[in-house]
Amino acid sequence: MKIGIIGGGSIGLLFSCYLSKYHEVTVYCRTDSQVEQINRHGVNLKKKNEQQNFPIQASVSTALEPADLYIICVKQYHLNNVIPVLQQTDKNAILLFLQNGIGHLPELKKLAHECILLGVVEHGAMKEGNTTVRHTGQGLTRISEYKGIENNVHTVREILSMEEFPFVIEADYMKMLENKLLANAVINPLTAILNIKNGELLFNPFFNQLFQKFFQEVANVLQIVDQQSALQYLETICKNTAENESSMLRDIKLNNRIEIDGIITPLINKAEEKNIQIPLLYAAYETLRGRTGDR
Ligand SMILES: NC(=O)C1=CN([C@@H]2O[C@H](COP(=O)(O)OP(=O)(O)OC[C@H]3O[C@@H](n4cnc5c(N)ncnc54)[C@H](OP(=O)(O)O)[C@@H]3O)[C@@H](O)[C@H]2O)C=CC1
Ligand SMILES: CC(C)(CO)C(=O)C(=O)O
Repeated sequence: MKIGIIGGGSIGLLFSCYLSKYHEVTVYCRTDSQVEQINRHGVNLKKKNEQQNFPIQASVSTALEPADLYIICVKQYHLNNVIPVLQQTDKNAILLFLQNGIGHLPELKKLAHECILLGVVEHGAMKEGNTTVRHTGQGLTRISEYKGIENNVHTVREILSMEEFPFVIEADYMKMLENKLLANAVINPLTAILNIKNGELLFNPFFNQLFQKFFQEVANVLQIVDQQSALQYLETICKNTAENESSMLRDIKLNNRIEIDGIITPLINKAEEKNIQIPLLYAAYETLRGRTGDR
């Protein structure tokens, strides 16, 4: 399959390496310097103590070569620059969006493509320079059909999935996104504000109280019916990633823009629509905005 990967960040480089084992992959980057470095040195994939080099082709994202599938691996707030370029591509090409949160959904209406898929990434990845990515957590990628011809999602899964990099299908894209959103909306802002690793939300009794109250608000907004299972699911994530820093805490430390508008803003909008009280979510939003401004 001919695959275009948009974004040479942590997820874009991770997907480029694994998928280039069986497919013709081009990674589309924002800068000429990253394109030049990847074309010259390939991409290094680090996992535990192993390292493998993949000779991947790179190009700038201002014009995309024809492909069967484009996987969009930029952050939600980068999409305003990427959508116009995607609009120029063949409408028969399949698009797969991998952003966290639900802030990207309104953007999809601007695309006339016949098949649009959404994905949730449960791997951990960290870019270590323009040509190196570390696979920090082995997981899987869930994909679901947002718009399209029946069975396209099955075909994509069959073609992409491999033992060491699995893809699974979810029937309901909104449920899939909301499950991940629940985790990101509770764990990310709390760990970012408190400056703690994910595990502290369980192990510190005071932070755990806050975690439970925060969970309650977010679960109410998302109208989660089985809240006990949902809370257990979040506790399992905190346990499994106890030693990790959430992506929001990492972004704050690196002075990067945070994904607040894809994760917290849509929940605030939903709560206001439904008249649900969310004092903790407002406090988190204002604290994070106050700390990071518009970046
Ligand atoms: N990293 C992880 O472990 C996980 C990430 N995710 C989600 O995946 C998405 C991507 O995250 P991640 O890879 O970590 O983010 P990164 O910040 O590492 O990567 C984003 C990349 O997009 C590039 N980019 C921005 N604008 C453009 C453009 N116009 N054309 C081409 N490339 C562009 C950036 O380039 P430049 O650096 O030059 O600005 C950067 O390399 C996010 O929504 C995140 O929440 C989900 C699960 C896990
Ligand atoms: C699940 C979680 C919260 C793990 O850190 C994550 O996806 C993130 O940090 O963005």
